[in-house]
Parts: sequence; C-alpha cells; structure tokens
Amino acid sequence: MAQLIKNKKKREVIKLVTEEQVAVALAQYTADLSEKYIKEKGCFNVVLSGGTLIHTMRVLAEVYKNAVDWSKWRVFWVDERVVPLDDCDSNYNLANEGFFKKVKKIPKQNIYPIHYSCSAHEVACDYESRLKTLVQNKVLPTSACGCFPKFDLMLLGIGPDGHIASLFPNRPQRYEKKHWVTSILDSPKPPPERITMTFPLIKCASNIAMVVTGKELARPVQRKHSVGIVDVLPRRPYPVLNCRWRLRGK
Ligand SMILES: O=C1O[C@H](COP(=O)(O)O)[C@@H](O)[C@H](O)[C@H]1O
Repeated sequence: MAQLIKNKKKREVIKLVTEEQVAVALAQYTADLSEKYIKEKGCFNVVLSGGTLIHTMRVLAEVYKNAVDWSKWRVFWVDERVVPLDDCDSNYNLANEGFFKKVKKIPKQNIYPIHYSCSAHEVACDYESRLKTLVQNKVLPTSACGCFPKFDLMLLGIGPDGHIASLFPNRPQRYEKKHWVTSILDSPKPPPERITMTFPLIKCASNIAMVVTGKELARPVQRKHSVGIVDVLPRRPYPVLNCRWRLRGK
C-alpha cells in the first residue's frame, strides 16, 4: 500500500510497506532531481546525513549507477561525528563504504567531508568557513534572503528521539540562528562530539527528504503538525521544516 499526502506547501508524505520500496522510491526521486538540476545549472549539490540513510541509498548506487551523471555531484554532510574519517563512527566513512565506492564516479574534489581535528568547535568553524568560501566563489548559490547557502537536496534521517542531523531535543543547538554550522560536545547518542548544520541553513534547501524507515520511528513521525520533527524544532521561528517530500516505511 502506498499513500501520498499533499498539501499546499508541497509537503508530501509517502508511506510504503517495505524498506525496499522506500529505497526504490528514494532512488527515483534523487535521480530525477539530479537530472533536473544538472540540466538547469550544470551541477547537483547534495547534503547527506549518516545512519540508516546510506543503506537506503543502495538502490540509487546500484540501479542508477550508469544513469546518473555523478561527475556533476557535490556532496556535503548535514552532520558529522568528530572522529577521524576512517573511524567506524564517521558519517563520511559510512557514505564512502556504502555509496561512493559503489558509484565510483563522484570526483574526490567534489566531496566535502570535515577536516578532522580534536576540537569540535574548530571543526564546525572550519566547515562553516569552507561553505562561506564556496558561496563567495559562487560554487554554492545563496537562499532568497542571501544569508545561507541553498543546497539542491538534503537527505535527512530521523532518530527515535526525533533528532535530525545532530540537532537533538533538549540541546540548545536547535535554537542556533546565526551560525550555519555548530558543534555539540554532549550528544545523547554516541559519539558525544559532533558538528551539525543548523535549522536556518537546513530549511533553505530547495528540497528536503526525510527518509524514515523502521517501526521504532512510527511514533516520532506520526505526531501531528510536523510528522515527528516537532520535538527538535523550536516552535518559533521555525515551526516546521520546509520538507517537500518525506518517505516512510512501515
Ligand atoms: O547520529 C545520527 O543519527 C541520525 C539518525 O540516524 P538513523 O540511524 O536513526 O537513521 C542521522 O540522520 C545522523 O546523520 C547521524 O549522525
């Protein structure tokens, strides 16, 4: 059974029965957007998260391997754990093993992992300043307000506590308004030290897909108004994310 819910803000919730169906739908969705943006502006700027998302991206990597122009992709991370890039906790490492090595053709210089150092604050400042340089050099476009970069697609997961990126309930980072990227030293989910893009930046993306699979996530995503992200979103000024598409497996 598949169910599609649309509203006037173009928010769509697509419920699917199996995780495999979510992986197939996600692959089609991402490949379509990739084609559209590459046709329009010659590149596709994608922001990844870690967690189960990368496994759900396997159909994109395998079935669309020769159909997508990977050479035009630029890849960023919505959050990262402050660990070396070859650590098993690294979101970059997860994507490298589970996605980049399969598709093979994303140029190394188009992949933007963190520069690891042992200070989370330094890593966050460095990532933000690299994004600023990309905006200055017109590699990344800016949002209508001109304050934040505008990515083509954010692929986000959601944790059982309702966290997205490394923006957790009961942690102040979810209220950050000025910075594009911030750090957290006491993440309730290990490892404790992380960096994360902030809500004002996330909500500027042209497309945001919350890719949600697994029974334990049924409750967080079923709450009304914001389909499960109400716990992490401050009521004001960002009551709900500007999600264009959400996928949900049962
Ligand atoms: O720690 C993290 O968790 C979230 C959710 O992960 P999931 O395994 O429940 O899908 C993930 O989106 C984030 O990138 C990651 O750092």
